[in-house]
Amino acid sequence: MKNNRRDFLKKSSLAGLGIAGVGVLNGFASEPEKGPWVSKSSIQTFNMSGYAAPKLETVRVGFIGLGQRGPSHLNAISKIEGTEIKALCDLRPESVNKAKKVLDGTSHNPAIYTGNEDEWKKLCERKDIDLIYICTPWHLHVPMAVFAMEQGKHVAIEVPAAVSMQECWQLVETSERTRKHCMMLENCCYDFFELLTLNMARQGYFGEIIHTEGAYIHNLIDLNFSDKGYQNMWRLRENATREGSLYPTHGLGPVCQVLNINRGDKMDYLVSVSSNDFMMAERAKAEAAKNDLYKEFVGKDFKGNMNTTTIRTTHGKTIMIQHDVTSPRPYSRIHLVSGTKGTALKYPEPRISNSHEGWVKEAEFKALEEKYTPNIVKKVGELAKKVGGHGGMDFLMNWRLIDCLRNGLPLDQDVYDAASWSSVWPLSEWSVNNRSNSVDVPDFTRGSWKKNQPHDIDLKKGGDTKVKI
Ligand SMILES: NC(=O)c1ccc[n+]([C@@H]2O[C@H](COP(=O)([O-])OP(=O)(O)OC[C@H]3O[C@@H](n4cnc5c(N)ncnc54)[C@H](O)[C@@H]3O)[C@@H](O)[C@H]2O)c1
Repeated sequence: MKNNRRDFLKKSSLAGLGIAGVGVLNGFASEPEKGPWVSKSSIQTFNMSGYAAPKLETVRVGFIGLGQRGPSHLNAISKIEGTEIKALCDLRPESVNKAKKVLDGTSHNPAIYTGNEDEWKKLCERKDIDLIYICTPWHLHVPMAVFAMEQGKHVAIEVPAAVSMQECWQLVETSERTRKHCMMLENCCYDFFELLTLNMARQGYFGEIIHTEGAYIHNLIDLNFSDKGYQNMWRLRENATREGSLYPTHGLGPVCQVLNINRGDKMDYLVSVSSNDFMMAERAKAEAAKNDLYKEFVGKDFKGNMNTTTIRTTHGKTIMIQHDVTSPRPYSRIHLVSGTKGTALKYPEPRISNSHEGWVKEAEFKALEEKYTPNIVKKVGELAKKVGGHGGMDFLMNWRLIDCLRNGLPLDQDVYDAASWSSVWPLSEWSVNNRSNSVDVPDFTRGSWKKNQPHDIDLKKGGDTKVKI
């Protein structure tokens, strides 16, 4: 069986992994048994999990990409004490100038970089910046993050961090070599029910976790087809050309934390299946009939509307992740945690159960909330709700990032999380393109997952960073 699989992997196209032709050429050794996308080095040079960079009394921050997403992080950081916003960059002058206005009346007076597509490099080269937020289209995340880390900056990258297996490894290898933090901004890990269920899982409420589910089911078809939404319609272009679970990390991040992925367990292999596209190609034709701008999308081989990916972990747990950004369905990230003693399910509304008889009633739910709310929420939850940003989770994440840097603490999400969670996109793409055959998820930690420790949600250290609102 193993030999068949090895032959199969040798014969199969690797184009979907974004590493066509780079197997040996770019130093990514071809080891068919593990998959040809292992790192050139099977030994970790430096472990970034649990790594604490030197404390920064004041965190000096730069931002690249100030479209729909960047300004929300900018607003959050401007309210956290012990930060200085030094520079803002966006290709489009109107975006960067509008974002700067958010800072009127604050102590922050950042320099502006705009007008051409390489200006961001000047921001990265500044000597007075510690941390760079990268909130640009997906294909720019890794080039920008790698360059920034090479310039000695910590990076916080929007989701997904990388678009190919090669890029995932680039992040890992650069972060280890430069010893700069590379955090993916997976904000859903900081949503209130996700944090509650993470704490319950850690305290054993669910018993042994057997199975989890997550998703990104969000009807973005109008936004994707709007010429006023994503800059130059970059996201529609991704949907028109790429297959698989294009945006896996909102559903995956929280359940990976519940399962201690990269910290006691790891993803072993996955299989993935996609439906056909029944909506986007039609919509492209209809839009092109009214507006020439959409002509480039006519005749494109739009990929499936619904993707379902199933992952098995090394310790025999399963994860199901779905992606659908076109169907007229209510928003859902599912967030199911199913164990030997209990279950939690977030959508359509948060529920908990500890028997087959049904979900616990409101009073018991409240009592569980009271008992299991982690300290990070007790401390900053109410403030986070006031500042806002997806109901407060964005602020919790940004506050925690700054607090860790100011106190010289390891970050909650490290480069191995960024790489492994993002890798589910190119790996699922490969599986879909190969009749749902299984594909190994590489061990980005190269063995250190066995001893890496879960991150701290109880603020055992730190927690003293103040907020001004
Ligand atoms: N975590 C979340 O909840 C969440 C929500 C929305 C978006 N996102 C992520 O945020 C990122 C940005 O998404 P968005 O919705 O803001 O997209 P957007 O198109 O609105 O913004 C991207 C910005 O990047 C700028 N840009 C493009 N090329 C550039 C270059 N060379 N130099 C400098 N700036 C450049 C564009 O001008 C634009 O303003 C994506 O990765 C997306 O997945 C995450």
